[in-house]
Amino acid sequence: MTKVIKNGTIVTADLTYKADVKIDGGKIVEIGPDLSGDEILDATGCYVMPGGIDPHTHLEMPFMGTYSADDFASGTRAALAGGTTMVVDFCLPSPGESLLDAYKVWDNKSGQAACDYSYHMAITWWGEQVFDEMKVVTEELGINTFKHFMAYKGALMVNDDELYASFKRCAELGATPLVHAENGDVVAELTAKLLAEGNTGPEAHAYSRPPQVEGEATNRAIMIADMAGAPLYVVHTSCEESHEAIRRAKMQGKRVWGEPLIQHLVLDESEYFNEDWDHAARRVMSPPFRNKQHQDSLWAGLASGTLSCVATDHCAFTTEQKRFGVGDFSKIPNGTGGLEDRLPVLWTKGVETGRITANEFVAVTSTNIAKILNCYPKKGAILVGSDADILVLDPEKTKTISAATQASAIDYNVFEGVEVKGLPRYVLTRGYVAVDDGELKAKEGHGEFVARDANATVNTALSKWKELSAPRPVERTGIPATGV
Ligand SMILES: NC(=O)NCCC(=O)O
Ligand SMILES: [Zn+2]
Ligand SMILES: [Zn+2]
Repeated sequence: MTKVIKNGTIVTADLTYKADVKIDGGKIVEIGPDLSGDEILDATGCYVMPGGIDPHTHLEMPFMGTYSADDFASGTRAALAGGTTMVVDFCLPSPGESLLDAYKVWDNKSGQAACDYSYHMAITWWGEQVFDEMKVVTEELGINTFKHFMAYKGALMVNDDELYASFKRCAELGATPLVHAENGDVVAELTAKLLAEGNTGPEAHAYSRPPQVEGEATNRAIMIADMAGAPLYVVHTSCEESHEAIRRAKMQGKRVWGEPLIQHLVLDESEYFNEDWDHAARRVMSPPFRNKQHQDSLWAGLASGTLSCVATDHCAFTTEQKRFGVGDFSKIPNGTGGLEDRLPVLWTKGVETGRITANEFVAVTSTNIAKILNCYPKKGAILVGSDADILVLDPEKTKTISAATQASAIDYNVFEGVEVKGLPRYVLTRGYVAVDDGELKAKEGHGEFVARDANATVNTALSKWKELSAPRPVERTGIPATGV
């Protein structure tokens, strides 16, 4: 049975034009005027764009003594409700655990997914086993991205020697390293000092992670990646210091991408000074929210192209879980939600205000991500042959964000009360209509794993250049005889 999205305006990362879109067997089969089909979805007054891809989620993640509250069922439901049709989650081996075992754990959980998904693999320790398994992960499991935590000392953090070894392995395999860039040693020192001085509330979480810890770690990771011959993707870029390091690297021709979160673009550090402990603790995440100047830097990065993607780092904990940290901010589970809200909030605060164009919106929420993660144009495109992962966005539709009506499993929403304009009329996941005239009809188990090959064009070009420019002995004639 074919479907046709009629009378809409197609918006891609580089074009805006009027055309209908015909779908068959989960794929886009035709784009053009006056198409007919078995089922018609009327997109009059709407924009027809690639469904959102969230490159950074933590569904049912074991973290800080608990599990994040949204699993693949509720998390992907929330994603679809907001126009996101693919999520990329992190397989997280405990230090010492096999990467392949971690993959199996994630594979068991993701069967509930209502939209398509893929994985990054985290490198939380280093050894011969990890070195060997990275090849299997890349060549047999369809995972071409490896995440490294430079923070969370004593838990997930890896040191510089481990980063360098892993980045070199990524370069050999044609894979891309990702970093959570914060100087975990300094964060640990600041945390201990703050607690000793009686700074125990959620605001001290922000004091313990100033922009310098992020800027330093971002720059360090960039330099290590450059020496290793690998590209680098910096997750949750939250401040000018980190953006500056990325910007500088890009201007030098280094293959580095930065990923601001919708939370950092819109919410600021004043949230942590709220007198209500729960309000502040619910917003504890790493890196923390920053001030207006940092937000302006991130918006400028999206407009200028020095920052590439907008994600959520969706890692949602209930108020009850957040209360593990009463009396000690360092025990508040780090993470916030945003899967359902990323696109409407970015459209409202970005496109409606003129900070970014509709095409840039598509680029940073979908197309750039698909290209960097090497699943374009299967994902991230409105092209014949692409998966029919489509958002039909009604720019006149409004709502006030509220936990009372959200799909996420948690009991609050960090965007509570924000008025958004620009909401899904339809959301299609491989042709299935998961949001139908605004009504959520997500189907648990519909989601499929998206395998992503290594050796994307950037990886191949970079290793070619590194090989050509590698240090070589100078061919000399007339070498003097060794002295006696
Ligand atoms: N970001 C955060 O606070 N929690 C999720 C884990 C991570 O990405 O660091
Ligand atoms: Zn992180
Ligand atoms: Zn994360």
